[in-house]
Amino acid sequence: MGRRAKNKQAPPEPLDKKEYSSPKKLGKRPRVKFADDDVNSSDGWEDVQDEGVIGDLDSLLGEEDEYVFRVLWQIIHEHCIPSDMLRGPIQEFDFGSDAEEDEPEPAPLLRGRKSKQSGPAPKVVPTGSDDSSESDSDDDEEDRITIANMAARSRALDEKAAAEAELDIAEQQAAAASDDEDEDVDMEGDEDANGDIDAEPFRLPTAAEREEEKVSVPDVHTVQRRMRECVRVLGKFKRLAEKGRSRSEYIDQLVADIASYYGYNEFLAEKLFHLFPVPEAIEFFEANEVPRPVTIRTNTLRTRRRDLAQALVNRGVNLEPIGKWTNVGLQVFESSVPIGATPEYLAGHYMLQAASSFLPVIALAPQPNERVLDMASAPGGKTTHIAALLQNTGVVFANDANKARTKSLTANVHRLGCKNVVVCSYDGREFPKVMGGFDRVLLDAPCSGTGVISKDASVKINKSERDFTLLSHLQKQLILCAIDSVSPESKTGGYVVYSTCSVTVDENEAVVDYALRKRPNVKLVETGLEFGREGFTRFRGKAFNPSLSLTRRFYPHVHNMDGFYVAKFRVEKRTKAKKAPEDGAESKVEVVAEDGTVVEDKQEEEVAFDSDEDRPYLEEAKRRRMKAKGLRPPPRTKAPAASATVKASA
Ligand SMILES: C[S@@+](CC[C@H](N)C(=O)[O-])C[C@H]1O[C@@H](n2cnc3c(N)ncnc32)[C@H](O)[C@@H]1O
Repeated sequence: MGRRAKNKQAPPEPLDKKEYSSPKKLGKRPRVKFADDDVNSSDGWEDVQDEGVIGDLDSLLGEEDEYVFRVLWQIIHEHCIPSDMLRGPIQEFDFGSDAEEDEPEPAPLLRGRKSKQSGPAPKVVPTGSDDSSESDSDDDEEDRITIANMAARSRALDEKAAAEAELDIAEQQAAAASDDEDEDVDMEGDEDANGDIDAEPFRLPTAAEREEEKVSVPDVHTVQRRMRECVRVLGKFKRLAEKGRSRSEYIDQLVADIASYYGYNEFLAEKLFHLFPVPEAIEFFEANEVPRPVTIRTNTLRTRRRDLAQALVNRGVNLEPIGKWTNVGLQVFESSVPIGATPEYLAGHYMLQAASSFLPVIALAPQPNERVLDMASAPGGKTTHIAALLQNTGVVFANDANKARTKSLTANVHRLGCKNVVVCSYDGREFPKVMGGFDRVLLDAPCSGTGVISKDASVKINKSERDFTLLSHLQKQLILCAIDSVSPESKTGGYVVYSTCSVTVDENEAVVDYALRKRPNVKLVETGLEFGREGFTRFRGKAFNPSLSLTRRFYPHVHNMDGFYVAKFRVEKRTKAKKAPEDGAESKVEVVAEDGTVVEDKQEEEVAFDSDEDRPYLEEAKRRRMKAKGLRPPPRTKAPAASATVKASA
């Protein structure tokens, strides 16, 4: 156990490769240096061919610095949901941001990142103001990266990375061939040369022992060892399991230990655990303990990436382009100035933005002169990106239900010089009544934030089953409204992108699958993102539309990004033919999708939601809302209400 995510915003692997890295590669960070005179060369920045990885930044960071960085980073980055949001009226929900900034907040003085593993002895990357540069000067000459030599060095490093990746694959294959299913488990001396356990044999605690442990404080080493052992046994169950003990007993113990070791409630630990094969689940939980790389997005309305990079390098910031998949992203490794308060920041030359947040906008691919709706937009990381891609043409309606949050949205819109943005504050479920006919709609939905646990550890303990039910319900309502707000007749568009910074299936595939069932005039299309895991088409007994494989999942331990999900829909025309009602029969509307599929839709033009299963929760929420307003709520109903359909605008 004990892996870390690479902190280099790694170039993603193609889909057909195994997508999580081997343990020994985790935790590496590149060291980047720019000499001021070198930066004057403009080569290599606008269309980055490849990204230089120089040295190992791990070795450069002191523990204290890493801690300071982590704390500061958490201060400037909120995630999607404050803990109490599910308990208030829907319109008053404050889901927070998904790792984008609000106002220029206390800015981080970037020095390093926290890491649970010890690395090589710390070195210091010289910056303009850093005296320690002298001692390294000889090496520096050799290692010095200039804009001019960057392309060649990057190529060499790419080749090295490719060779390492091949080695990893070979190692994995060798491990598989030798039937060593436990390659991911570091036994740390528990095994002898034959691979047999030479320490005391592992025994799963009995039910009574587990109960006993619940009231005492479990010893961390015992828990650690037990996790390793459970993973090992689950990998070779027939051979290693104790007689009479079932697989689910080992899983229960492992989940309980994960919960106590990493500090999750058991419900969430179990929910997240089941997303992955057993050893990979540990990697996921481990990656949530490590901060993601600090990244910024160049605002192309104000500057070019190479000019921004040069300006920041001149201020003592060590950075490099993020990856081939974006030509606006920069990863910041170290800075002697607060990165959220530089003159360039204040002048709107960049947005402090998690790399994962670029993805939905890349998938949306807005075209100049289009009308775009950003349905849940505060604090505006994606809105301002959309505005930039539109090159300040067309119009972006930046909506957010939380009025207070539209202040930071407006501030960002102004700071970044977006002139094509209209800020508004409606409940997203009021669209398309408020306005429709958009060329594209982005629904970056309010979510549980299970993808951004490294930024907000409170998610580990404050999410319950009920929260996921309510969120999924809201997301399903919003997605139908997003779809209905798009004009299928758009000449250039006709797309909806749905995204969350959560990794749970309830908030992602289940929502998208629901939309496909409820709106036969939409279909999933390629996101255009060149990496990311395929969305689930089956999950724990549930089967989703096979086209869900077109959606994309992003994980901290695989992509060294926040956990994220992106789906892209194409909206087609709906043709309606009213059936003549038979005597006394209800009037029905036939919806005919372009491919000729006929579907009955009783709900006609209303955006409606089939909420049988959620009815008790909704009723409770309504009761609480009334109580909060000083009104007496109606008595609780026992039997299901006659009409369980909740109108979206209700
Ligand atoms: C994930 S955050 C959006 C982050 C934003 N897209 C960005 O890139 O900066 C989700 C947002 O949804 C908003 N929200 C919550 N419920 C909503 C609703 N019913 N309608 C519209 N917005 C809602 C929250 O206030 C929150 O700002």
